[in-house]
Order: sequence, then structure tokens, then C-alpha cells
Amino acid sequence: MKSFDDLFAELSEKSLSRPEGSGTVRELDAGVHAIGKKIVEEAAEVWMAAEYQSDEETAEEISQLLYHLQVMMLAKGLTTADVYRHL
Ligand SMILES: N=c1c2ncn([C@@H]3O[C@H](COP(=O)(O)OP(=O)(O)OP(=O)(O)O)[C@@H](O)[C@H]3O)c2ncn1[C@@H]1O[C@H](COP(=O)(O)O)[C@@H](O)[C@H]1O
Repeated sequence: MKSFDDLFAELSEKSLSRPEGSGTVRELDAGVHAIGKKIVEEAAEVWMAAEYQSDEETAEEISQLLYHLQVMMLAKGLTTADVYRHL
């Protein structure tokens, strides 16, 4: 099972190696505005799932929101430490 830190390490590596077919690279190339829209969309899906869908579906939506937040961190050059120090 992948942790938040594991995924961030994987996405960081992909942002540097830029493998063919990577959705992360595609999203990074789309830029902060597009990534921000994905975050808002996924956040709404988390809310709707929490109110009207199963716990499993809610967990999946949360995982997708975390993914897009990590892509935004990479787009802005932020590390996990930059975020964790505010927790
Ligand atoms: N965990 C994720 C992950 N979560 C969500 N997503 C993306 O977020 C989208 C959210 O899905 P939705 O259900 O909202 O579908 P959608 O709105 O129809 O999606 P789009 O049309 O916007 O692509 C998915 O299409 C994926 O592109 C993810 N994309 C990749 N990962 C992981 O990130 C790593 C790197 O992925 P690549 O860069 O693609 O190699 C791998 O380990 C992947 O498992």
C-alpha cells in the first residue's frame, strides 16, 4: 500500500524524468490554473461522496484529491516539509 510520502516521491521523480504517457506530467504542463480546477472538482466529489455514497467511494475520492494536491505542490516547487511544518 502506498503512503502520502511514497506517492510524493514517485510524482517528484516523474516530474523530473517526464515519462511518456504520464498523467502527472500532462497535468504539470497544463499549469497551476488547470491543477487548481482539478482540486476544486475533486474536493466537490469528496463532499458529494461523503454525503451520498459509500465509505469506500469516499475514500477513493479523497485519494484523488490528495493526488491533485501533490501535483499542485510539485507545480509550486513545494516539498512535504513545507506543508508538514504547518500541521
Ligand atoms: N493516484 C493517482 C491519481 N489519482 C487521481 N488521478 C487522476 O485524476 C483523475 C481523477 O479521476 P476522475 O474520476 O475525477 O476522472 P475524470 O474527471 O474523468 O478524469 P480526467 O478526465 O480529468 O482525467 C484520473 O483520471 C487520474 O488522471 C491519479 N493519477 C495518478 N495517480 C498515481 O500517480 C502515479 C503517477 O501516475 P502517472 O503520472 O499517470 O504515471 C501512479 O502511481 C498513479 O497511480
